[in-house]
Amino acid sequence: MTHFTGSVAKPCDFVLFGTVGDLARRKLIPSLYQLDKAGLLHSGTRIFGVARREMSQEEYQQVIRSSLGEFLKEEVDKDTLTRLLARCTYVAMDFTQPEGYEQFHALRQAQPDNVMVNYFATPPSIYGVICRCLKTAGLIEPATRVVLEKPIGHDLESSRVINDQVAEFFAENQIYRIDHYLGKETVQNLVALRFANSLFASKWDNRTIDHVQITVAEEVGIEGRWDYFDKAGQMRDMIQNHLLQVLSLVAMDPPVNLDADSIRDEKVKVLKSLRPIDSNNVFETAVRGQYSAGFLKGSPVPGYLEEEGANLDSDTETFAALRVDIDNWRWSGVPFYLRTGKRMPYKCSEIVVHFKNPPHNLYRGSYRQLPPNKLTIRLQPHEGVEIQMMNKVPGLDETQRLQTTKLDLSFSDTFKNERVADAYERLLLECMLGNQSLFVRRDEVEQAWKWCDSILAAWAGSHEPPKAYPAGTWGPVASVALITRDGRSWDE
Ligand SMILES: NC(=O)C1=CN([C@@H]2O[C@H](COP(=O)(O)OP(=O)(O)OC[C@H]3O[C@@H](n4cnc5c(N)ncnc54)[C@H](OP(=O)(O)O)[C@@H]3O)[C@@H](O)[C@H]2O)C=CC1
Ligand SMILES: O=C1O[C@H](COP(=O)(O)O)[C@@H](O)[C@H](O)[C@H]1O
Repeated sequence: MTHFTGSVAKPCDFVLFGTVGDLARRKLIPSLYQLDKAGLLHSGTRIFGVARREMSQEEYQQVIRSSLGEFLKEEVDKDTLTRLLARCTYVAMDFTQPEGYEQFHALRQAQPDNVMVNYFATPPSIYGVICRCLKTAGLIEPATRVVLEKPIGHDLESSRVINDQVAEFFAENQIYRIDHYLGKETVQNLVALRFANSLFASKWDNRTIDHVQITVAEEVGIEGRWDYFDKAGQMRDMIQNHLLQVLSLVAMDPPVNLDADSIRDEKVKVLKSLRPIDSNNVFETAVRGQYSAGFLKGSPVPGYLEEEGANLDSDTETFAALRVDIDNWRWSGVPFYLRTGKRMPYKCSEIVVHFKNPPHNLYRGSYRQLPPNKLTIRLQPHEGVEIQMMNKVPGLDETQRLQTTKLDLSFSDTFKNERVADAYERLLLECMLGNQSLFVRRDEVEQAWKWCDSILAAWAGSHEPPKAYPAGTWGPVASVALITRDGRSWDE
């Protein structure tokens, strides 16, 4: 067993709805394995894998083995696997039919005090019916939890419908809405970086910061997910959730403590302060793009409209860049530039905080303008924190020569003996522990939809198709214009 320093949750009955689906096989089963390996699952915790198809227990065990074989990034430890398999039971049922849920009464009788954590790795359209069936079967107690995968709806109205359906049976403190970016180590470190270092705490506003850039570049295309992605687009798939969550953590005021609601209260205030983008300002503040055929790392890749299952008329965006203004005291006059896209040159998620120049330039003989200090928070890959600063080059020269240098804190070098857990490991552990701080509250989801809906409506109303960019590039030229118009440029 590897060492652990975390808390072990009380015994749970973890019910994995959609246990043979892509998400379960790719992420959830490997994460449960890692938690078991780290000794973070209580010996009394049981896992019930649920899906529609008929399967024997042996066949289900084979699903678990093959998921680990395919998606675990290390060799499978035999003892952990034996322990994990012993916890797992497969239950076949149609989630939409109440009868199937009766099976849980007998299953739960053996350990009736286990907290039931229901993870919905299913289409969101059936979240409501699953909740209703759980209720009808008498399976909801005050401690019972539900974990909802994204996307919660495709706009404000549909997200309200889903949230209402779930709220009919579960109180907000029983609902855990996943945004896997919140489970990433580096995203959690943002809070530590900001609030455990006075160096940054006192410099985090419009007096010192010029602007902030948040880039989430993906190398992947849509990976056979045309049906899902074409209805979503990059705005719904990435900005409405991951990028706005990251932005909220960068921009929020200090929470009174680290409790779930204290943090979420501050995040939602940021979302409420976002200046609306609508038909009046969409052309200056938002650019959408769609990849055409191009090259990635030297190999040809198809365009979005040539992907498997593509509809040739699609004007779904695979890239979006936005200038976001936060209309509050702290951030007035500090734009946040967001950009995210599929089929960009390489995978890279980072936040770059650009500081203002000193009020007076003593080095104007050499520098008409001093290069700015920059704080780069590398979310993935090569996780770490970097500060760009000016230094004097050693030497006896008559005029002082300066050079931009970097203080680079690489997590892999600094925390050599620590394994970086996958985001889902952290999130599964937290929902078993009953800690909601890394989950998204209803008002956050809805506020984010409200803001995104306005942009989507403005794009739809403009009747302008997304701008093409060749796969393997940083997006359409218009996204460069978006920032150069303000006298700034994207960090490459
Ligand atoms: N895949 C991913 O990487 C990500 C997925 N998500 C979200 O996670 C959720 C699941 O996605 P994904 O795993 O890709 O989906 P899949 O379609 O691959 O899997 C869905 C699962 O749900 C089961 N299922 C669906 N309807 C029923 C039903 N009526 N009764 C019983 N079982 C049912 C299926 O079982 P069976 O095959 O037996 O019918 C299957 O196990 C979605 O909300 C998605 O948006 C979010 C982020 C990433
Ligand atoms: O939720 C999603 O996230 C992934 C990107 O996640 P990452 O952890 O690899 O950065 C994205 O590819 C997918 O389209 C989206 O649904």
